[in-house]
Amino acid sequence: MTLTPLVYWAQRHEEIYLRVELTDAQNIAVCVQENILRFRAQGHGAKGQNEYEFSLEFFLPVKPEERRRLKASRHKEEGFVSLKTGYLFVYNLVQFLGFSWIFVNMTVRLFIFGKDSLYDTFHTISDVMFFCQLLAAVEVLNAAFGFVKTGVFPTLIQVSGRNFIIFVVFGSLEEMHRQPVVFFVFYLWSAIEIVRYPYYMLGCFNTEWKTLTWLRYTMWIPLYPLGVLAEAVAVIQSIHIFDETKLFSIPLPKNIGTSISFSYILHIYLVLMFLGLFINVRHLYKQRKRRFRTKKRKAN
Ligand SMILES: CCCCCCCCCCCCC[C@@H](O)CC(=O)SCCNC(=O)CCNC(=O)[C@H](O)C(C)(C)COP(=O)(O)OP(=O)(O)OC[C@H]1O[C@@H](n2cnc3c(N)ncnc32)[C@H](O)[C@@H]1OP(=O)(O)O
Repeated sequence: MTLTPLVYWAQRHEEIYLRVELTDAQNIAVCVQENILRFRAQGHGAKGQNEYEFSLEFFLPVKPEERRRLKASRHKEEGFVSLKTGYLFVYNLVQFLGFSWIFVNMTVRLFIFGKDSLYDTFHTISDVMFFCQLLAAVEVLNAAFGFVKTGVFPTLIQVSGRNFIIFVVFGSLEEMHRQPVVFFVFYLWSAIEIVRYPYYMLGCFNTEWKTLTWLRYTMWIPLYPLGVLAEAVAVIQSIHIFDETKLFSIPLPKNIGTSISFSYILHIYLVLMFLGLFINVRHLYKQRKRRFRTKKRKAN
């Protein structure tokens, strides 16, 4: 059965503007013959990911020079789409390899060294984790420039939250390096990422693997609260170390007092964390509903 996308029409004296309601449209074929415009493309429309087409008959034939202009702008757009897809694919692949290395390494070490492996996670894993999490800042830009269909704020919360933990709480305090909590935080982060990035990689080619999709939109349900809990434990454990070492404390003029401890910031951060958890869980819940609702409609 042929599916027709929603098409919006606007008109000036000699120009017609058509807006076709499809996202991530690929293999776009538009042609104008005399007074008939034909459109065909694959993309995400009212009936989910599908092939859509329509044709429109105009009152008079379209001028030949306008037909040529239409072709040129289409080629430019297709070039941009394939560049964007290539860039996203490589980005997701690098992250997938990084997080897989982390996850496999930690699992193997857990089997070989048992409980002892919990104490040296930071020394064995942190370099790769630093790299992956720094690189993840790119995801905020991807969202901001509209390269991916996601909100900037949930991504910003996710990336800045994790980077605060890894660079400030773990990175700056040697006393934290040998804490078992590092293991739990890194393991929970990497467990979701080895599913999320391959899901995006397939998405770059408009392909999906149902089990992977289900895992991507379900695993966060236990993992996200557990991840936030592990991060909160790490913050709480670091509070007395920041107090004792006075690291990052803000010096005050002598007549007021000595300094403001960084632990005050950590207390505020703990509150922000649960606010961030609420915002992102709500976001992920909406994404899950949207994803499975579209699938159900498609199946009908
Ligand atoms: C302003 C300063 C604020 C400071 C706040 C401080 C508070 C900090 C609190 C932070 C708490 C963080 C805790 C956290 O660290 C704990 C854990 O992570 S525990 C482990 C479990 N975690 C998770 O499950 C979360 C994993 N992360 C995510 O899912 C994302 O980062 C998130 C932004 C939360 C949601 O992702 P997104 O909105 O992108 O959802 P979708 O996957 O559905 O994507 C939407 C569509 O966009 C396409 N997309 C997205 N990214 C890409 C990409 N890289 N390449 C290709 N395509 C991409 C995707 O395919 C979707 O399209 P479609 O619907 O067509 O499939």
